[in-house]
Amino acid sequence: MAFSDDLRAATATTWDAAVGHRFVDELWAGTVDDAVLAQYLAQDALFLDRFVALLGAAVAHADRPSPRMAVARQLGLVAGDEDDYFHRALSRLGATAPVEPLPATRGFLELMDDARRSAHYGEVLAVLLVAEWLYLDWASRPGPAPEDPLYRDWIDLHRGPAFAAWVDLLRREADRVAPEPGARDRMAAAFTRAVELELAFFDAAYG
Ligand SMILES: Cc1ncc(CO)c(N)n1
Repeated sequence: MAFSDDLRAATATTWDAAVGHRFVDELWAGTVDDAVLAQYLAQDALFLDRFVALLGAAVAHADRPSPRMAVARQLGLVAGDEDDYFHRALSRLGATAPVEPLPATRGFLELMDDARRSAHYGEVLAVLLVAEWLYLDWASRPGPAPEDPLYRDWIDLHRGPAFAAWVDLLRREADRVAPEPGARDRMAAAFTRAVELELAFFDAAYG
């Protein structure tokens, strides 16, 4: 089994609890309470800022030109289409005021700051991989998405062939660099922490 498969298998209980979370069920049903969705998206806007910085670290520390360009391309989408979604969604929900990070968000910001400052490509990849793969997983449920763009666009940002190819690239990169000396342990620790934080992040939307 590839290193990424091992990590996912080792975190399966928490991973599955996140992917099967009440928030995801309600997202697919188009029935998330507006206050819950506003809380989630306002916190995720804080997440997104540091996520862009983390993608920048992957651009800076990639050890080969081809993955560097692929990450840079994705960074452009996050800073473009995804950021646009946040502006639309938060203004529709009337949630444009600045917010303080909740504990799960703070945990994520710290994890991303640590990975970025480590300047260790493998550790950066491990956090990116969880954030994107776990989102691909919940967003790839079969069945129709709600028609309301508030829901549909958020789902569409995390599914489809292009997003799946991006996750695949992160997996291949993580598997490629894991055998480097000392990489496995720090990648496993970052991956495991990120999965825990994904679950806590969904919980936190319900206050
Ligand atoms: C908390 C969280 N994890 C992952 C993603 C997708 O990268 C996101 N937008 N927010």
